[in-house]
Amino acid sequence: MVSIDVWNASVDFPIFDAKTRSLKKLVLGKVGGKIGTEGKVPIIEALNDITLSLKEGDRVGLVGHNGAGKSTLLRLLAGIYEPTRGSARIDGKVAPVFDLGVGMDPEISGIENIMIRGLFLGMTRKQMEKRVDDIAEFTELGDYLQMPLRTYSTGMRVRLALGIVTSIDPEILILDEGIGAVDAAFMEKARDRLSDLVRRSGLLVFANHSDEFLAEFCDTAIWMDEGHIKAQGNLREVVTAYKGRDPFENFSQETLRRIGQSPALSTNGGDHA
Ligand SMILES: Nc1ncnc2c1ncn2[C@@H]1O[C@H](COP(=O)(O)OP(=O)(O)OP(=O)(O)O)[C@@H](O)[C@H]1O
Repeated sequence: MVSIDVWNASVDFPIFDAKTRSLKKLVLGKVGGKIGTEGKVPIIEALNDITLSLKEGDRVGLVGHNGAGKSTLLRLLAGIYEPTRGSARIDGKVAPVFDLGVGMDPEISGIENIMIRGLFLGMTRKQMEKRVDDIAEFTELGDYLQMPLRTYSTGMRVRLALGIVTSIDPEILILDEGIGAVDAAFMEKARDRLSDLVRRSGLLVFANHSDEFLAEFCDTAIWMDEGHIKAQGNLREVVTAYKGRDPFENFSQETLRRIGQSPALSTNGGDHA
């Protein structure tokens, strides 16, 4: 069974090259983590006392302002960061997709990159060999797939990366913003593949600002604020609290039904933490 449990976890980043004196003078802005300056080395408290429990079938959207701790939380949930305090337990193989370009080698061909990136995302060589044709067709890159990646345009790289990422069978899928930042026309083509990917995933955590993406792929949400979980629960209620308005208000009845949201937002509150 796939699951992630986090108990009272904090993640600090010590900033060894910062000047404590000037940091002490710093007036904190609206965005960013908390900067502690008590010790000799200033520390950014990116996550503070996080406790959460995710299980198979969960589809969690992660929202919050810049610097609220979303990416740090995703890295903690992926096992990339160890908590500075507290603990985390991850049961299942994690496919972390933080940046579509990560794990790609510019010197090898598109086809070779398909294999390497697939292995990096937890697939076996055999599994990837079976999917190469399908990925190649989706990317529409044709003979370019035999050429080194460095000869590709940015858009071509994105096509390849998206083709690979959407071909895997993840137990735990951790998606950061980047996936939505592709050309709209191509995204339309990738949408079905992305939906299938999410359906195949045991557990999804997805940081995104797009209401459409959140609505399509998630049913619950976590709102991060200054390294804390400010709210957690029903997607629509948490996103409404975060944005100060109901972002799904103007979605058609049909869309709302499809994504499992009721046409009118209930006002009796969710299970906010
Ligand atoms: N490697 C790092 N070293 C130092 N500070 C960091 C590091 N990574 C993140 N931080 C700090 O931790 C806090 C949380 O950052 P994080 O990237 O998790 O936020 P975020 O919610 O993903 O932001 P955004 O929406 O802007 O991507 C910020 O104050 C940031 O400056």
